[in-house]
Formats: sequence, structure tokens, C-alpha cells
Amino acid sequence: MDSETSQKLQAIDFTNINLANRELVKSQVYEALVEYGCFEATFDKIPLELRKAMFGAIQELFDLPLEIKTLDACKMKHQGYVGQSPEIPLFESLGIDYANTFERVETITNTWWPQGNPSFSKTINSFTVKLAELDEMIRKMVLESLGVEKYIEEHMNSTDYLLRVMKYKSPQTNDKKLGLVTHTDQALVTILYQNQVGGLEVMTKDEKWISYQPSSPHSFLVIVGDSFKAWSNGRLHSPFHRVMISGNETRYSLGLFTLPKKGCIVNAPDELVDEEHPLLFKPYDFVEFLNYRYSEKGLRDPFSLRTYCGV
Ligand SMILES: O=C(O)CCC(=O)C(=O)O
Ligand SMILES: [Fe+2]
Repeated sequence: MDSETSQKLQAIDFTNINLANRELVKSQVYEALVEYGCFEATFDKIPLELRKAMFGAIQELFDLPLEIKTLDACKMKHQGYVGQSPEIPLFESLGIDYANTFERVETITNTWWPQGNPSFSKTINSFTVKLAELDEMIRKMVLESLGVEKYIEEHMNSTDYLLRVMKYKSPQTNDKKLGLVTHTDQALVTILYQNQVGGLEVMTKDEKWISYQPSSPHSFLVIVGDSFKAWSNGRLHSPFHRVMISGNETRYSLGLFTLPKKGCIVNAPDELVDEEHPLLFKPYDFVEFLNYRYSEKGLRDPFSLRTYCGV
């Protein structure tokens, strides 16, 4: 399970989608998500100043004292502060729930900075709103490719966004150290963005690690999570990934997670279930799934989706 490949992840260009090229991009997206469960998206709708401000904001947040960062600020279950863990000592992460809603970001900001921090809230929210456009575009393309476009509206209306920001301390050595353990995401879609420090690795279906280095500052990594795999009745792949860190520079990254709304049941549409494609996962409540995933047993189970609701 540990061999590497020099293969690179496919890059798909979203800089100028129009009627003439959309079908081609759509087929690239679908094929990449079926085969690899991920691809690099080139997306230039977020201005350079905003991307810079975003890493400034992330750093400012992690620079807060530990007793502030560990405040119970994030209202989504299981999405609060992670850090100081002996297994992954370099890693720290904080969740900002409903980050596409300005009022919510303002509230969470005021928990961390009781005197307020308007530039922080504005940066987080503007960045999220723009990046969410990429998520919507991708989900629409996937549903069209699956021939279930009639569910697009329902799909878009039954999700919330969680922004997680991540910090990986530099290990001060050129040996690779574990930054984040091998896992799949439970979301529908994750879009990752990072500073110039590499380290993310994605596993292929034949269990080889591809190490990911963004091709440009406009590069985002799109990853399918378990819930999109379940919703597509197994057509999309949700890949294992991990972070391995080396060198002397701090790595900052962020993930925009598209999550089923509280109370929404993840259930593959009837059109995707037939004799040739029997139902692979029983319908489930997303938060219940997370309860399993973060239970003592679930934390040691790399195949939590299959264990939790596999048919
Ligand atoms: O830091 C990264 O690039 C990856 C983070 C990740 O995989 C996660 O938060 O689920
Ligand atoms: Fe992940």
C-alpha cells in the first residue's frame, strides 16, 4: 500500500467555460472522478489579492492562543478544533461552518475576536462564495453526466458548506513526516487549496501514491467524498489521501467541504439503481454517519462508508 508513482493528476481548465467547450470539460470531469476521484481544477475567478489575504487570515487564526482556538465556536458536529494530537503532532485544523453565509462567519469571527475582525470575516466569506461556484459547476456536470439532471436543483439546495483551515508545522527535516493520516473524506465534494508547500498525496485505485504539487496559483484540488460516492451508487470513486510533510516551511491549506444539510438523507436516486448496478449503500443520515466515523471504532476503520452502510 506504499508504492509511489510519478504519474500526475489530471488538470482540467475552468478558466473559460462556454457553450462550445462545456461538454468536453464535463466529460473530462466525469471520467476523472470515476477513475481517480479527483483532479486539479484551474480556476481563475479568485483574484490574487483575495488568495493572499486568505493565507494571511488563516495564519492570523492559528496565531491565536490555544484557549481561543479550542473555544466551542463551530456549530457543526465533529467539525471543531483538531490539534495537539500525539499521532499527528504537526497538524492543526479549525472548521468554519456555513462559511458562504456572511452573518455566520461574522458570528464565528466574533467568538475568536470579541472586538471583531471585519477583514477576517470578509476575506473568509468572499473566498468561500467564489470557490463554491466551482463546486456547483462540478456537481451540475456530474449530475448531467449521470443522466439525472432533474435532481440538480434538489442537490444544490440540500447542501451546506464547511470551510476547514489547516496548518502543518514544518518538521525541520528532509525526511517525510506524517502530516495527516490516510483517509477518505465523508463530504460530497472537497476542494483543497494550499500555499506553496507541497505534501498532499492521493492514492490510485491500484494503490499507488501520486504526490500532488499545484501547477499554478490558480490550481485547486477537487476530491470526491464518500457521500458523493454513495449518492452516485458507487460510480464516483472517493480516493484515499494523506499529507506527508518535510522541510522547513509551514504548510497552510484549506478545504471547502460540501456537506449534506442536517437531516438530509444521502440516498442514490432510483435512476442509478438497476440490475446491472444494484444498490451499494443503504440510505443514511449524514450526521449519523459522522457519529460512526468519529467513534472509537470508526476512527480505526479506513472503510467507514462500507462498514456503516454497505449493502
Ligand atoms: O491539507 C490538505 O491538503 C489535506 C486536508 C484533508 O485531506 C482534509 O482535511 O480532509
Ligand atoms: Fe481529506
